[in-house]
Amino acid sequence: MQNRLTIKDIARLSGVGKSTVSRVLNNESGVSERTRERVEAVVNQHGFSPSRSARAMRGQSDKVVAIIVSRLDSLSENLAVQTMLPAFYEQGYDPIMMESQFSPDMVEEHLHMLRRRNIDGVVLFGFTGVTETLLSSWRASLVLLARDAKGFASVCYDDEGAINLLMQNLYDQGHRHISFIGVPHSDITTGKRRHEAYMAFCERHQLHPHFILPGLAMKHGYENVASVLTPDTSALLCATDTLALGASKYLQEQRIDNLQLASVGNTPLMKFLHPEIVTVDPGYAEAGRQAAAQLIDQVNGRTDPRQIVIPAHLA
Ligand SMILES: O=P(O)(O)OC[C@H]1O[C@H](O[C@H]2O[C@H](CO)[C@@H](O)[C@H](O)[C@H]2O)[C@H](O)[C@@H](O)[C@@H]1O
Repeated sequence: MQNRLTIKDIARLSGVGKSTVSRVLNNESGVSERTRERVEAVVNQHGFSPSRSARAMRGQSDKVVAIIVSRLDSLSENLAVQTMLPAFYEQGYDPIMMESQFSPDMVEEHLHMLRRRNIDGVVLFGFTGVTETLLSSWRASLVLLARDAKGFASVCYDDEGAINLLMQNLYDQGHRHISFIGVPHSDITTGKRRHEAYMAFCERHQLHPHFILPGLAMKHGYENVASVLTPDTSALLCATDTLALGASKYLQEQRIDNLQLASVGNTPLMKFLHPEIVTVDPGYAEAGRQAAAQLIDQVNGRTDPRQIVIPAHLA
């Protein structure tokens, strides 16, 4: 019976309209929980696989992957997605984009929906709270980006390496009073690892650390930079380009122009607005290429899950 039914049949069997079925299948809002359950029960009972059948009817590709970003407005994630998309297109995959907003519940919902739609594989930008248990049924067809998890394929950045490169560069320039703006330790990679690398460098070189860990947003850089500046501060290291953009706006407004800024990112926006800032490129573009290649190989049974770490380099 699989795929013989149409959306019209599902609507009739569920006692709802076609547009309601479509909303349920696309995981859209505006459907009551009871109705959603009724439609899903009929879909499951008949093994209905809408997206593949719909695509087949339109004569389109039957190879589909999903990319779940954490934020659609993330500069760094977009750089990875930009190299991922052509790699998927080249191999005949249609990528669909989704957003998690750092919510494990949303990831769970998305994966549930993707499973129902028989998606071939998923690239998931991981974060704190996305556990092996949550992902367990996707082991063979999922690549984590920016985070790793036991038994899963992953492409990660070298957070410690990126901070060491920047600190060493600043130190070699003669800076001995380097402040740091970062992200809370609940964020293991951008937060904890980058901050700990800053602290370890300070300890090795007997520098006095001055830091604050407000968060990822540009306004966090803007609003908090003043609190880490001392009369001696000569350089400011930001854990991300976005934080550095916020900090530099504040510094410009205050006409403070004797600080050397440094940040992790090397995003085109930063390079355009502030070519004078020292940046490290964590390898976002390369991560996107590697994640797509890994997923394609994996879903075609050509490789087991691999854990890849992209080396950082001074830009
Ligand atoms: O300001 P952005 O351009 O968005 O860059 C900030 C950092 O974003 C990424 O880290 C964050 O998202 C990861 C998922 O992609 C998540 O694992 C991590 O915990 C978040 O901090 C990126 O990985 C970092 O390199 C960027 O600095």
